[in-house]
Amino acid sequence: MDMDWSQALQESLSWLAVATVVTFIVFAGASALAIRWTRWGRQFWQIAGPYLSPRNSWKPLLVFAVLLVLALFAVRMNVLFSFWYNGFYSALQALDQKAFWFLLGVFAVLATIHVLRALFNYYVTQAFSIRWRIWLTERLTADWMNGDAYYRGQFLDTPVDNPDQRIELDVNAFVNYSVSLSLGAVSALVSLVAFTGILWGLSAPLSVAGVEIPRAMVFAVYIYVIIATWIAFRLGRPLIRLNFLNEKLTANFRYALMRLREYAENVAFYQGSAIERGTLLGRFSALIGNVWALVYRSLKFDGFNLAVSQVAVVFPFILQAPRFFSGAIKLGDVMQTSQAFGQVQDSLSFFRSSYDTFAQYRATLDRLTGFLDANQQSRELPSVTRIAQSEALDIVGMQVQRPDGHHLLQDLNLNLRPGQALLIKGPSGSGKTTLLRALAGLWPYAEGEVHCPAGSDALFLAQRPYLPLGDLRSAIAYPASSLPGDDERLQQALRQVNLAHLTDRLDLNNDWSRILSIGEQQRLAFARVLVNRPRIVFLDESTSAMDEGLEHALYSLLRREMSDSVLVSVGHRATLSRFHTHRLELDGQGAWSLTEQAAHEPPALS
Ligand SMILES: Nc1ncnc2c1ncn2[C@@H]1O[C@H](COP(=O)(O)OP(=O)(O)OP(=O)(O)O)[C@@H](O)[C@H]1O
Repeated sequence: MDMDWSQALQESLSWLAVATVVTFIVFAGASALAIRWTRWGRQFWQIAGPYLSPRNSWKPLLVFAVLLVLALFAVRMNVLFSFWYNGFYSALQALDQKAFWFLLGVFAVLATIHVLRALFNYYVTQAFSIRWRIWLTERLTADWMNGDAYYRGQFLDTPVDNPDQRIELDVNAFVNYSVSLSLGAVSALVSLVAFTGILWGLSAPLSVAGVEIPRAMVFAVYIYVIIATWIAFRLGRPLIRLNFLNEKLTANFRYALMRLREYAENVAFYQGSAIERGTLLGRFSALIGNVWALVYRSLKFDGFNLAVSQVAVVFPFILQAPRFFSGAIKLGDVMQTSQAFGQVQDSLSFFRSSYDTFAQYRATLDRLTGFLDANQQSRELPSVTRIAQSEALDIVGMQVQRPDGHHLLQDLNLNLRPGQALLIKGPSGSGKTTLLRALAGLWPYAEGEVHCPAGSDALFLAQRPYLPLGDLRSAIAYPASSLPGDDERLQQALRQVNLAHLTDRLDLNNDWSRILSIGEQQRLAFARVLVNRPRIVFLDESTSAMDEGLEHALYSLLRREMSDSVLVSVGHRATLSRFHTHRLELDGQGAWSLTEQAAHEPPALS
């Protein structure tokens, strides 16, 4: 088959126009059917719908349409190259110098367009993927934060595992798989049609056992590729499981390494390095065992694939040889047959090799939709009714239970005016921390009404001190963000809590929770209270790592500096009583008793 190169541009444009219209219609139809009728289609739309929907913006869809046209353009370029090969080899065979030089000129044009197309395609694909990834990461992160889902998710019947992996790895994988699978399928199908057409034109009937088979070449290719694909599929199938195991075993090994880093000090004190080394190497050898299994399986799989592609090099030549030597076709036709054969084989192989990619894609979809669903369910978990008021704390008819239904606290009613302070006491496990969780609206096994200041007017200091990543300045101001002009205030607060030695290290970026002792971290939390000046503050054993003198000094400071705020503390020490006007005793079985006492605020010692 020859090509009239002077018509190539015009023909290619009209080919592209027709292919674009057909592809858009078929693609849109297939997508709509998949979204309507398949589980993975629905999951895809749940994750990506808000981004791709024109109601959000037309831009993502338009850019994707450009990507589709670019994929068609690439197929058309391959078709043009295949005709170029035909003409070029025929010119060589005919010793036609004029045609030879003309075709080299054509090649220069084709090659330039090809390079520019490839670069442009790379850029647009990346830009599309990056924007999508940003959008999705922002959406998942916001969804995870919304309604405290990141905390309350633990109370679901089946909490999601590894949200970090879902937000980081799965988002990236989802975007890359979505783009490569959809565009890959489109180019494979269009290529298949285009090159089957070319083979059809080059094909002649073949007589097998006296029966004449028309267009035998085309059927031969399909039969060859389908059989080879089927065998490769059988051989390659175990690779899916082995690859999955590989990821899991790698993650296990990495987690053990990370954990050792996290608990380095404990392990070092226990002199536990021998046990830790055993664990690490045990996990590593499981990983290596699987790597060897992968190697042996790949030897079989790749061996077969290599053999098939070597046969595929000569197979089309063998089929066309009789016609070439009889003079029915030219060298160029033989070369084009070989090229078209390769393209058809590649296109069909796409569907085989995508089988395991698609399995991974579905697993990614499961993990992402599972994450979104879990966040939604976490938000729907019950909690106490929290009603914001500017000062004072009123608790009405509060019930708190354990997840197993055991009553920790029944029908609690309590009112605290500004300046009053409540000390919650009770045996370990009686539900003191859980009561604070319920007051904060975090605990789902609680009912009742809590009227109290909200937002930045309320501050909860949890039992375990928390310092965010970053510099000391942000750690003190947390959860407010610190402004450079705040230095004097932050330093003053540090001095007040006996941390004067930190005043010149505000800008130091360090892992502060590792450097500061627990007692120092607890003092820093007090500085945080002084800086944030909430209307109500909840302290859960916030002085447990301090000696009594320091505890006394800090409580005095708090009561003096924030005499209008409401204070709610949990603590075991009897010495705490003097800083509180009310005392709530829990017995852990539901009963409670409230006593009012005269607060006597002793003068500060320090
Ligand atoms: N997420 C949870 N799932 C199941 N049970 C929980 C959960 N959190 C707390 N509990 C249980 O609820 C009970 C109350 O725990 P809580 O931490 O409130 O006790 P506490 O009075 O603060 O104890 P301590 O004085 O030792 O700090 C305990 O029996 C605890 O095991």
